[in-house]
Amino acid sequence: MSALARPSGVAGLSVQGLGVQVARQAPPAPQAGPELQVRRLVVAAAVVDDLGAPRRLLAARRSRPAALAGRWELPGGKAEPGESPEQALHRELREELGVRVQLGAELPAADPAGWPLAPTLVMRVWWARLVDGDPRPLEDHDELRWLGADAWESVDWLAGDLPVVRALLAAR
Ligand SMILES: Nc1nc2c([nH]c(=O)n2[C@H]2C[C@H](O)[C@@H](COP(=O)(O)OP(=O)(O)OP(=O)(O)O)O2)c(=O)[nH]1
Repeated sequence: MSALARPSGVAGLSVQGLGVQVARQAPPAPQAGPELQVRRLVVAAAVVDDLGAPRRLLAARRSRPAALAGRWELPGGKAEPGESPEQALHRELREELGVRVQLGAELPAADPAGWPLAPTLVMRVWWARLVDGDPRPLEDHDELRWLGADAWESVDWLAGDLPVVRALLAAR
């Protein structure tokens, strides 16, 4: 393969429409180690019946992608550029469940950046309670379930959620 046809990296960059091609003389892209990886922020809510004395926790079963379908998670999603984490969480809960919530305290993680989910994903979690609407699985989920006081660990949580759920149990 010629340098001009390289599929990725600065050396193969082709700017379609501008007739610009940067090739051959460009240095290779640096290899990003884990410490250089940008982590995308996921925000999620531990929606409970009572912020002062939580008994029931709302769990959501993912319907997509296939690799995650059938596993349970806390409702939420990725923060978009320009949104604060809290704004992103309110938007995600409105879009995914059709509800408005009052946010409580954040569940502290060992890493201030949040709970690690994957090399490129980190999650911050807030306690929340419903203030408007009945939660419905409008996007990304095919079932919602209120877990009773003794049942917070009773569903097949995504792997990254297990430490989060245990921390919620310890903190409630
Ligand atoms: N919302 C949420 N996502 C979680 C949890 N645990 C966990 O591993 N994840 C993963 C699943 C996904 O890979 C990622 C969240 O992405 P998402 O698909 O919910 O985000 P999104 O609604 O913004 O959707 P998109 O823009 O990617 O289409 O984080 C969790 O408890 N809640």
